[in-house]
Amino acid sequence: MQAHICEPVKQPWLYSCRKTSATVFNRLDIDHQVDHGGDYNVPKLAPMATFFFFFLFPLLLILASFLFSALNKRSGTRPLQKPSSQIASPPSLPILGHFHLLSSALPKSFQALAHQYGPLIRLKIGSSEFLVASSAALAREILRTHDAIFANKFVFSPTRYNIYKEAEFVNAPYGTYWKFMKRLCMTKLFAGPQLDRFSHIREEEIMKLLRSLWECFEDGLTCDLSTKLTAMTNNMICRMAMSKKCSSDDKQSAVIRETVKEIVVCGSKLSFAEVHGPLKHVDLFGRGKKIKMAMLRYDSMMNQIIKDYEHHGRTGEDEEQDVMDILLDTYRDPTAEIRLTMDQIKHFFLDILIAGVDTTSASIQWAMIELLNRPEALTKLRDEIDSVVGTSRLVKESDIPNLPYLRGIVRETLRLHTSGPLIRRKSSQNSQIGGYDVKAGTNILINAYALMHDPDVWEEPNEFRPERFLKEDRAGTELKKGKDMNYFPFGSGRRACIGEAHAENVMHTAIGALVQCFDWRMDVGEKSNIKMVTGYSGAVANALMCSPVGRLNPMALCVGN
Ligand code: HEM
Repeated sequence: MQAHICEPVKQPWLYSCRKTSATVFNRLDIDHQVDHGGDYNVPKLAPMATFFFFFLFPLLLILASFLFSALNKRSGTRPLQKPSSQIASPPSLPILGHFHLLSSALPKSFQALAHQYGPLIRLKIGSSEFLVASSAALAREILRTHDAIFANKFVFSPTRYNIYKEAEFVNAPYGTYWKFMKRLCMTKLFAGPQLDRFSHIREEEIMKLLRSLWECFEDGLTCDLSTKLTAMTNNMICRMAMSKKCSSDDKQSAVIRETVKEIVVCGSKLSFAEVHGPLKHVDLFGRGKKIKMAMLRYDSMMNQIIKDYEHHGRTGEDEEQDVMDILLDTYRDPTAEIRLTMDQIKHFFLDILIAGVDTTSASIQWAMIELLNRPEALTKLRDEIDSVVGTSRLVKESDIPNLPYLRGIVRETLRLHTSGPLIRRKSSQNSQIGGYDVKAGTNILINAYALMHDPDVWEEPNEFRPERFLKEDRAGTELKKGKDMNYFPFGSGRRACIGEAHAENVMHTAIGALVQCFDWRMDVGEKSNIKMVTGYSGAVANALMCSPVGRLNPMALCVGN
């Protein structure tokens, strides 16, 4: 008697029966022997049984294997993944975890660890554990392939001092409120026609900056360009957000700035130990109390502003709507998909002020630092502006498509000195990254800084070379095709920045105008002093002190012709 020959293949539930018919036949044959007195050699089969054994059974078997393989594909059965405990992790200390391996410039520390331990590492700081991803392939998995699973953010800041509980937008869970607000931002608040309607605000604020720099020049003074640029980006957002209260005289915007700055500065002074570590539940240095006090001040200021808006009312349909008008209309609308709360509105303004003011200002500061250190790049940019725009009017937003070198400077600045170097995510369900199982609730940081400085993708990655983007600019889509996961200064996927279009408009026109109207001098000592700020942002650590030398008087130039 022939043995039953079935050998297991990869899927344990499917067996490849090489001699299926014969085996079945032999088995049935045994049954047959029982029935017919043990004749082993000549099986006698009825015509129906012949049909079943030779045609129907093999056919059913083939159909079954097709069905199995289709179900297999549908249920997304994957090859077995490695457990996350196998992800590389440097040696750690009790209580502190990996704290001792991190310097004050976190993106650089993570980059150095990735060189040593690979693109995916597991780190622990105090009680917080997170994964750091530092390759384009991993970034693509997290931000594109499984974007919906990783659309939550883990919170890397001291939320317990926030007086508006559960009202945040930037850190909001990926749910109904966040989706509603994101749609509002992308369709109404910071996009398309609304952004165009605000263009006069951007022009006026740039002109105000140029005027004050011209005064510095006439008085022969050195100026703090950092503070002036931050005042400009703050006024722009305050006026776009609350034009009826924040006018061009800057008073209300300056008060808002001071309060928000105090919240940000106190928050950034909190150490890891105070946010994630053993001091998490104790306000040892009183910084938490200061944050709360500043937030209460912000709250009463916003209450007054909202009261004034409601009292003032809208004068007519043609009246220019600002962000506050749109949000208050949504708040009052009984048919709105979501009933906004006042706390959500107040927190939204806080979010855009924190996310949009210093980031845009720091990016312009970095561009200026690079240009002041590279006179040949500054001359090349000025020649381009002079030949395209001329010397009788100021550079404006509609010139941007005709100024490829200026665009190269902006792109290169955002690559080399990104103000969002670490992208935060949290998995909402069990998933996989880089062949490892990742449980729901895992905290993830994507080191955008490392990807934008990857020597395999960017030649001389630490050098400022705007030219590297000129070829791609001409080719149009090359960057998107090849390097998209090595270049995302505004993040990527569902949680990407809402202010990209605004920030890019401001960066191009402000840098263009600063170079068009002035020559610049900076102390040699200043150059070597320039560092990244501590923590996880990529801002400039020290104020940019420099002397503007007048070239074209901005007040004598026409705007907009
Ligand atoms: C050069 C300037 C700017 C840079 C480099 C920048 C960068 C970023 C980055 C990297 C993120 C995280 C994206 C992600 O997680 O995938 C982000 C998010 C965000 N940014 Fe910006 N940003 C800038 C300006 C602005 C401005 C002007 C605004 C407001 C008008 C703004 C508002 C926001 C908001 C609200 C989010 C959170 C979006 C969400 O969670 O859905 N940003 N930004």
